[in-house]
Amino acid sequence: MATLSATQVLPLRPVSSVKLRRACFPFHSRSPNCRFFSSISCANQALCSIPYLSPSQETRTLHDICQGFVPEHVLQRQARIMSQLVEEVGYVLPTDIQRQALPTLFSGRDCILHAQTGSGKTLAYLLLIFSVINIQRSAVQALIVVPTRELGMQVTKVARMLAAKPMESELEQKCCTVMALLDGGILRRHKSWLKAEPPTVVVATIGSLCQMLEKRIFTLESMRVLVIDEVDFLFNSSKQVSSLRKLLTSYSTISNRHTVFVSASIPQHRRFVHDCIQQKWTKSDVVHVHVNPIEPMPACIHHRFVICGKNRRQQTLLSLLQSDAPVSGIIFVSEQSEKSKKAGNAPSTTLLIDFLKASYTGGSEVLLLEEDMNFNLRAASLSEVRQGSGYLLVSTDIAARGVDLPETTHIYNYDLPRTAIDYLHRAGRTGRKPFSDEKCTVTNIITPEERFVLQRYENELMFNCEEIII
Ligand SMILES: Nc1ncnc2c1ncn2[C@@H]1O[C@H](COP(=O)(O)OP(=O)(O)OP(=O)(O)O)[C@@H](O)[C@H]1O
Repeated sequence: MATLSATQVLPLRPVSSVKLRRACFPFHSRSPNCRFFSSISCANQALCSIPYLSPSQETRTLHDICQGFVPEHVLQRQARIMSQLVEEVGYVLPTDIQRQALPTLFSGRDCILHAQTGSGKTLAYLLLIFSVINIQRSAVQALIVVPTRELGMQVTKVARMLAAKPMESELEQKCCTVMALLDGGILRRHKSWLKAEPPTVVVATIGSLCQMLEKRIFTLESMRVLVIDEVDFLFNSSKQVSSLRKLLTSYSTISNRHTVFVSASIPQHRRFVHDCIQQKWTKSDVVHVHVNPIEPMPACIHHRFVICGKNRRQQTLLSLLQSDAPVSGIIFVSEQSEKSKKAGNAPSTTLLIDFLKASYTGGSEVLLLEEDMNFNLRAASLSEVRQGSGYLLVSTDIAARGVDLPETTHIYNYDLPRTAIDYLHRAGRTGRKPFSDEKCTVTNIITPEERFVLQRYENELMFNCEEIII
């Protein structure tokens, strides 16, 4: 496949120094006129430009962009999946990241996909995978690494929907197989299956994957696409970073694979691009596709805060729930500290669930999701959430990354997140319908002392939080 330069991917306009500064330092300046600008940076040319999109590019469908790259039956299936979300049957519009990134991905360049939460990054990299794999070959050809079992199950489900057997007339054709190798659920039959008939696509958490690779249950010799989802989280995780580095440099090499890094947050992204090249995690012509750099969070989210004393938080939350009456919402609570565990205290999640079950009379079912639950209970909670007609999910940050519950309209930060990046991902569990104008809210319950922390997040992420009095 021909290699295109970033300037060929999209026609570019010269950038003024102000725009250049905004695109490079997205957290420091803001102009409402720049909402829809994106940047494509080509690392080795130190290029950072604002693409000009002609009207004809704006109206291209996903089918138009993918035709000739992705098999027709996958495109039809994708159209049918998406048509459940957008009413139009058959032709679906791409989201900004899909429109910007797919031509670059199909050109064969390594890519860093950097776009808001809920912007459709998953479909972008899955379409790349389906454009590259050869289903006649029995080998692992694509690997998607995710940080949690929950996200892994979600990605596997979408990949399987796209990969499902082609139309009846083509039933005799082999179909693409997708295997999930996720912490907490690898069975003996997974190992035999991997040895006997390797799947085409593997979705894995890094711990389980490296165990399999170390035991030589399978190899990555035939891998053509490597996707690292939530890449900043994985590089930041002391438990996962050394395995990730090993995967990138020892278990496979950049020349044989197409590498794609994905996240809604890549702090110091220019430094990260530099590291990718220096450390040989990607080829030197890696492209950074950064959509909407000056607005890191979806515009449909309304941010609010309410100040109360620490011992009034449960009552405050209850009053908020009674006045908002959310059909589907997530309440984020901090993980219990080791010190509190040792002291034998009950976790805040349990205390809050008990309180809500006793006092909240809204129609939605109250469910719990946290690290300390066993994997089956975690899966059961999420599947109840997905099947039910409304939910109130009390969760730790385990649900903050990647989890896609598009019906969620309300987020409550019962405890303030530890960093601005955590705020961005928690808030991003709402506003996940790319073409919808539905207003969603994030409400922070804070103490007077925490007001300045929230103010810092507002500055870093460039949003305004409105005070409400209840
Ligand atoms: N072209 C499209 N048209 C309509 N809906 C879409 C389109 N692409 C993706 N979606 C839907 O948008 C939602 C969010 O997509 P996805 O989970 O890929 O977001 P993301 O960018 O990976 O977010 P995060 O950074 O939070 O992981 C999903 O419900 C998905 O089905």
